[in-house]
Amino acid sequence: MSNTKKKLTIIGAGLWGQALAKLAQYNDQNNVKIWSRTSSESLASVVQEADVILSAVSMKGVRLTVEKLTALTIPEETIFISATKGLETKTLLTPSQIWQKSFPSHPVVVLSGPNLSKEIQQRLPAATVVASEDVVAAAKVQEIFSSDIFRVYSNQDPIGTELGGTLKNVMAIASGVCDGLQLGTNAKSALLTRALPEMIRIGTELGASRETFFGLSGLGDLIATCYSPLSRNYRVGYGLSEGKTLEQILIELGSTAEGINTANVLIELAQKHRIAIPISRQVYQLINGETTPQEAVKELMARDLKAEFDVLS
Ligand SMILES: NC(=O)C1=CN([C@@H]2O[C@H](COP(=O)(O)OP(=O)(O)OC[C@H]3O[C@@H](n4cnc5c(N)ncnc54)[C@H](OP(=O)(O)O)[C@@H]3O)[C@@H](O)[C@H]2O)C=CC1
Ligand SMILES: O=C(CO)COP(=O)(O)O
Repeated sequence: MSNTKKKLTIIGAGLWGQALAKLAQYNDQNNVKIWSRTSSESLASVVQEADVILSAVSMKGVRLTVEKLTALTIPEETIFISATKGLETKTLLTPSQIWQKSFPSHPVVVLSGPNLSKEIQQRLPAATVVASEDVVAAAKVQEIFSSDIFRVYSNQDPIGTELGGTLKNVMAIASGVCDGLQLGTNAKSALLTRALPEMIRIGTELGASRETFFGLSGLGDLIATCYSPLSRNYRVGYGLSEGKTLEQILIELGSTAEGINTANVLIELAQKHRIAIPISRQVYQLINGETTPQEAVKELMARDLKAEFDVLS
């Protein structure tokens, strides 16, 4: 990359947008701007001249953000980065698919990995993945964020990278339930180990590469989120195991927990593609008041016996 500073604009000043801004600023080769809906500057003025535009808005804000930007003139060489972990209701699209469909001539890069924002804010070492079919764009983004506290890998499977981060949020809810009910280490290990093939079944059906799920954005993020009380999705599951209502939990959280919407969208997606999603289905039923944490565990334990590596279930 040239010696001139890269101009990066981050849209979304939530926990993740702020942490990413800090990482990009830590690498002093970048000029970083961060924009939120309450900013005094207009969106048009902050994206003007940006080399790279990163969206860190939650799933419910992606479509609106894309629409605002399509109304502006963004040069075709401007790179979009999507850092959202979610699925869109009704269209069942991933955030990067929304970006790419709306900006077909622009490079779109996914950034996803085991990156709990609080640890990033504390400048603890972490690693992530940037993924794009455009390898040159991915390499540019890799340079923008790489530093001695943040190691950035690249791959060419944006959908797999994105789905790892998205699907593990549902598993983190299940994991919070498992810990909250004090089911023990054997149960937790079984849950996480069975979670991965479930994620792979969904991912490969949607065009992702199986291998990607064994990397940082898949297994890596699954471990981080399912083991950390810093994860908001984990806290949702933990709260449900304590008998709290979802409403109560979300008020206490005061922040985004994408696994809830993702579980709702996944049910439709699994039905459409005929994919077995036993763990995600129990999470769906739990958050929609159709089962209890204890019943959900019973259901999972009572499933038909099968071969461990039966790819379909
Ligand atoms: N926090 C973390 O550790 C990580 C989070 N992520 C992902 O990043 C995304 C954002 O999470 P996070 O920052 O933590 O969430 P927060 O709850 O802290 O912030 C929510 C963000 O979403 C934006 N937003 C919410 N509703 C709308 C809307 N209707 N229109 C436009 N923008 C909206 C907000 O924009 P505004 O600033 O304008 O209010 C804000 O940037 C999620 O998909 C999450 O899964 C990924 C990796 C790590
Ligand atoms: O995606 C994350 C870490 O990689 C953040 O997880 P939560 O959204 O559950 O807090």
